[in-house]
Amino acid sequence: MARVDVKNVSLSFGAYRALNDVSISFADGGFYALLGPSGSGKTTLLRMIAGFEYPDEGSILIGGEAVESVPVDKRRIGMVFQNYAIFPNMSVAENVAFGLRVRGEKGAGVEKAVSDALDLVQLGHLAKRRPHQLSGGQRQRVALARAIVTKPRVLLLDEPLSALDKGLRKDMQIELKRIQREVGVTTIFVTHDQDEALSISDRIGILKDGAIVQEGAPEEIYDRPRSEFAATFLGEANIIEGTAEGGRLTLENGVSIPLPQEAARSSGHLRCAIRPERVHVVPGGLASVNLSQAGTLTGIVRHKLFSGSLSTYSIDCDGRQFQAIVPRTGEDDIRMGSPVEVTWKKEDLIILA
Ligand SMILES: Nc1ncnc2c1ncn2[C@@H]1O[C@H](COP(=O)(O)OP(=O)(O)OP(=O)(O)O)[C@@H](O)[C@H]1O
Repeated sequence: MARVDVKNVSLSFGAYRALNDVSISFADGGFYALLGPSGSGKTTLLRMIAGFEYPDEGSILIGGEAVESVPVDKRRIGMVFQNYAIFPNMSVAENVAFGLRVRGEKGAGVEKAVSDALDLVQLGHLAKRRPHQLSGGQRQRVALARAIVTKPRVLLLDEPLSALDKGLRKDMQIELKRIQREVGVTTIFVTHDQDEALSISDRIGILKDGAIVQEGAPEEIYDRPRSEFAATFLGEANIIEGTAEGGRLTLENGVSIPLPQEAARSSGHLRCAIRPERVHVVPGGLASVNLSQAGTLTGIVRHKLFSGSLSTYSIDCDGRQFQAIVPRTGEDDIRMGSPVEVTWKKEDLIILA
């Protein structure tokens, strides 16, 4: 196991800058998700850590040592990709043993390592099967067992679950997390699925246009996104903007709302976000809120999206669509086309860069 440090790394393909001065550290034993839209550079960063790409500038350190001159097969890295590439003509056990045999290992040691790895992914009973006799989830477990049997220092996973259907994918997320905990290997997981990143990882790095825009624990990024991009890429957000002065924000329509303590001294133009689940909807506009402690806008209910235990309302506040998530128990008096007030605690306003 080892930590990985990416230091000021840039890489261009021709005139296209795929990675732009990326710095991020992956702590020893941590489970990291790299999240970002298509083309943001996630796979390129992973391939660079693996040794398939070389930085034009900057360096990669594994276990504190620069690895520029270390080839792929000497970096002691395990990899699992979306198309898992397990060998169809070999049994499950032979597939898992492959990496050890390539290294010239033989005998009882190999058998023991293979059987331990298969037990870990709960496939011990299918050791003799061929890949075509396995489900997608089982094949993905074989790929995982094959990656960890060599006791890598770092495990790189590139969208390993994206070929699985939704139910199986959820099960495998839980499995993957369990396996990672048991093995304790530093793991870097590439995904473009926000929910997957939130539920699976200890920390998330968000990439946009080849740069890390924010890095932190899932709760930290969700509760304190620093930019509109991070706020809207990881979850839903209502964005409002206005002019700050004296601890309040005046919106374009003249409405004034209180700023949270951290922004009490801000002045000038500010952009802010509010999570829809932090917004309360008060039918009829009869909110008895303390206007120095809560933000309030008036609006008309336009749409409702019912999703079982919750409904998402879209409320038109002077032409601005505000989203509010309301639990089933609190929505009896919210009617389509009727006036409402939307309110939130001032601390729930997130200040964006
Ligand atoms: N070998 C290459 N030659 C030229 N351009 C490349 C090469 N590899 C990647 N790119 C470009 O670099 C950018 C980043 O690609 P990358 O695969 O890292 O993105 P990604 O975030 O993993 O996207 P996705 O989620 O679609 O897999 C893309 O615009 C891609 O077209």
